[in-house]
Amino acid sequence: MDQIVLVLFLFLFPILVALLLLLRFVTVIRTRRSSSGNGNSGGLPPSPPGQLPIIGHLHLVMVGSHPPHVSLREIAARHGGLVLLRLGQVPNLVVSSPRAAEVVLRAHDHAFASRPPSAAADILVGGAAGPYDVAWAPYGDYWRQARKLVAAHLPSARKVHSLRRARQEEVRRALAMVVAAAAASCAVDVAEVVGAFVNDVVCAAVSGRSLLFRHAGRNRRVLRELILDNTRLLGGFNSICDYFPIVAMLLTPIYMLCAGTTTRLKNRWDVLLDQTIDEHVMAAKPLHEDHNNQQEEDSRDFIDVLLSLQQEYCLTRHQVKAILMDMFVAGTDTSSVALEYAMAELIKNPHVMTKLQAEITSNTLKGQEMVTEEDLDNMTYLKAVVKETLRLHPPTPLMLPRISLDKCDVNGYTIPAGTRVIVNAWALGRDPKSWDKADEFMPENAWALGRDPKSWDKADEFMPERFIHCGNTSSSVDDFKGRDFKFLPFGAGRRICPGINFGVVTVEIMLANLLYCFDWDLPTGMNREDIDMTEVFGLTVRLKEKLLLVPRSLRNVDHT
Ligand code: HEM
Repeated sequence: MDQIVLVLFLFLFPILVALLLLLRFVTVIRTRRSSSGNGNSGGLPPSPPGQLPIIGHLHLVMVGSHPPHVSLREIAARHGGLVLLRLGQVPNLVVSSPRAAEVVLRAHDHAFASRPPSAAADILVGGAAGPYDVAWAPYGDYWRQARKLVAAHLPSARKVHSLRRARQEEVRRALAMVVAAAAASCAVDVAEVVGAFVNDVVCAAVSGRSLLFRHAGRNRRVLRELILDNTRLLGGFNSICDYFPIVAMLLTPIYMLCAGTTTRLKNRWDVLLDQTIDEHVMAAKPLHEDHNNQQEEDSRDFIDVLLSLQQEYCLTRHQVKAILMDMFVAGTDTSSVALEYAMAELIKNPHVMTKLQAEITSNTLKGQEMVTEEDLDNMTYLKAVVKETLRLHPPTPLMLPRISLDKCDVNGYTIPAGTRVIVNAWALGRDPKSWDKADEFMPENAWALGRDPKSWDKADEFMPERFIHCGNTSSSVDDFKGRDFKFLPFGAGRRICPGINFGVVTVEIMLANLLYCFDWDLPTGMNREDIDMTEVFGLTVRLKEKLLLVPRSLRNVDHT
C-alpha cells in the first residue's frame, strides 16, 4: 500500500506543482488587478511581504519558535489589526485589534457567521450536508436548530444551577486526590487533577446516569485521548487538506491517508458514543405525563433530552452523536486549560494567591469544609482572577475560524466572499492600547508603525485588579459576553460560546476550593522563574511541561 502511494505521489507531484504555479500566477494577476482597480480605499487589507509560491504565508505562521497566535500578533504589530494572509491556497483575514473585531463580529456578524470547511470536521461530525454538530456546522437552518437545542438544555442558566450538587460532588472527589498527595508531601500534576474534575463535571451533565466515562477507569482515559486528538486535528494550521484543497483532490491516495487517522479517531468515538446512547435507550423511562414536573426535568441528563427530542427535531443518530461529541470536546478541554493556567499564574504571583485565599476564607462560613457555589457570589477577587487568566490565556487563542459568506467592507477594505477569518483573541487580550497603563509607554500611533515588544510588559502582566472597578466586579459573566471587543475569550456575535455560564462556574468553584483547602508550593529546588510557560498549540493551547505543585492541607476535607 505504502509503495503504491509513493509511486502515485512521484508521478503526480510534478503535475501538481505545475498546476499550483499556474494557479498562483492567475491569483497574483487577479489580486494586482483588484488592488489597482480599487486604489487605496476599497482594496484588499495589507499583506506582509515574503509570500512564497504554493505555500503563501504559511511559513510565517508555522515555522519559528513561536506558536501561531504569537507569530500572528507580531505580524499585526508590523502591518496592522487587519491583515490578509494567504495560507496555502486559501485567503485568511487576520483580526487583531478590538476595532476590527467589532466591525467583523458585530457590524458584519451575519456575513461572518459561518465556519469554513474542515476536512477533519467533515469526517468526525460530518454528513451529506457538512458537519452535523454545532461548532463546525455551516451557518443555516441546521445550525440554528442544533444550537437552539443545545443552548436551551445543557448550558442554560437553569440547567447549570440544577447541576450544582453534582459539581460539588465532583469537587470533593478531585480534592480527595489532592488530600492524598498532601498527606504524602508529594507533588500533584495540576492538569491531571483539574482535567479529571472537568471531565467528570461535563460527563455528569451530558450522560449523568451513565458511569461509562466517569471516574477513574479505562473509558475516561480513552475519552481524554479522544478529546486531545480532536483538538489537535481540528485546530491549527497542520491540515494539508484545508489549506491545499486542490492537492487533496488531486492526490486522492494521500488525502485518503490523511483521512485515515481522522477516520480511525471517528470510529473510536463511535464505539463510546453508541455504547452510552444504547445504555440510555435501554434505561429510558417514559416521561411523566406532567411535562412541567421540574424535578423530573432536572434529573434528566443531556442524552435523555436529546433522545426525547430526536423525533421532534428530526435528528438521526449520526447527528445526535455529532452534537454529543461537541459537548464533550468544547466543554472539557477549555475549562481544564483555564484552571491549569490560573494555578500557574497564582504560583508565579504569590501576592495574588495570598489575597485570593484571604477573600475565599472570609466569604466562607467558619468551620465549613468546602466552598459552595452560594459562597462564590461575593468573591469579587476570585472572579477578577478568572477573568485575568482568560485575558492572558484564552483557552482557544484563535477562537474558532469563521468564513465570509458575502463580499463586505471592513474598515475601508474589501473582503471577498469565501475569505477565512481568524480572530486572534490572545492578541486582543494583550493589546497594550486597550489594557491599563500599557498606553503610558506608547506613542498614540505606534500600532501601525510596529512596536518594541518590551513595551508590551504591562499588558502581559497578571493583574486581576484591572477587572475591579470601585471595589467591585460586574457580574461574573458580564465582561465575557462578547460586548467588549478587547476581551473575547468566548468569542462574540451569533457564534459566541453557548457554554459561558457552565464554563465559568466550573472554573470558579474548583479554583476556590483548591485555594481554600490547600496552600501550594513548588517542588523543592524549583523557583518561580523556572516555571515553563511554553505552550503547545491546537484548537486549545496547553502548557507543554507538566505543572507540578506540592499541596499542604489547610483543613480536613471529608472525601469518603
Ligand atoms: C472556559 C470555558 C470555555 C471557553 C473559553 C470557550 C470558548 C469558546 C470559543 C472562543 C468559541 C468560539 C466562539 C466564536 O466563534 O465566536 C466557543 C464555541 C463553542 N463553545 Fe465554548 N468555551 C468554553 C466552554 C464551553 C462549554 C462548557 C460548552 C458546552 C457545554 C461549550 C460549547 C461550545 C459550543 C457548542 C460552541 C460552538 C458555538 C457555535 O458555533 O455556534 N463551550 N467556545
